[in-house]
Amino acid sequence: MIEVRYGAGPEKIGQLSTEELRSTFLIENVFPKDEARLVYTHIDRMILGGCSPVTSTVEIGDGTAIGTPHLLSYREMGIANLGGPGRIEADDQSFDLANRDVLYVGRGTKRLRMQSADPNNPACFYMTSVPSQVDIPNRLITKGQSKLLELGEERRANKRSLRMYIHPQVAPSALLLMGITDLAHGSVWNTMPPHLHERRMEAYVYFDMEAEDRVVHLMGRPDETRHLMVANGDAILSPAWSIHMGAGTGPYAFVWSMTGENQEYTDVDPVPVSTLR
Ligand SMILES: O=C(O)C(=O)C[C@H](O)C(=O)CO
Ligand SMILES: [Zn+2]
Repeated sequence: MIEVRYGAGPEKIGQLSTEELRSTFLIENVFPKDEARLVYTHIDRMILGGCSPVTSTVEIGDGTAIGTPHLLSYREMGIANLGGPGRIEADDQSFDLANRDVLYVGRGTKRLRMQSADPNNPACFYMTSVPSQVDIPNRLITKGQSKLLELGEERRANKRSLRMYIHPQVAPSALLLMGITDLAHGSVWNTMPPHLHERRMEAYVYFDMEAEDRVVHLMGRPDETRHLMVANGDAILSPAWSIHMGAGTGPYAFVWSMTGENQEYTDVDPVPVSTLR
């Protein structure tokens, strides 16, 4: 089973009700217990999803829903562990992932089996996958191996640590980029200043939030913004025409994934906050 989201163009944004906006751009509860949830978006054909294997092993790999022998027959995937220690078996290879480790899974992998080391502290696997036409070996990228960027300012409440995992300078891929951003204690704003990247789409999943907190995620064209109220474990889809930024009512972190024409992280057009409407 795979859900399909068709996305919407920028001209639609002013006409969507809250529920329509949410069902188009928000994916709630990405981490079901003991089963995988996968969503296929026609925004650059990214597949994203997750699972929290608590008492049983979760297996994915069948490609029936997308018309290929296996899910990754013509795709690559990044899997971030956002929970306790876990193991991923990719065909005959086995990888142990600690919290905030990421596994790159190359095209052609037939079967992925995901499990937790301890049901009392389950792993939480977040996956994003995009089409690929090259064979790149599977590879574990630990938090320590990621490329760290310290961003923002405490006085602007947007201090944060951005870690690049699937990125040309860290671990190569065909067209997937993936990283994790952690907000500093007391900071609330992510992705400041906001930006657009005409040549790439992006997806965020917010995690490490308390149940009662929300991230007020801002999206839309800079001259016509909308907001999505986002809970722990919810993902948002950001088409190339949309800004993506947010502020939390409590601590949070997020995984960002991108695909499109290039892997140039700096190929962005910053949008001055003062111009947002
Ligand atoms: O806090 C940030 O800034 C981000 O994490 C930004 C994302 O990485 C992004 O939007 C990349 O285009
Ligand atoms: Zn971005």
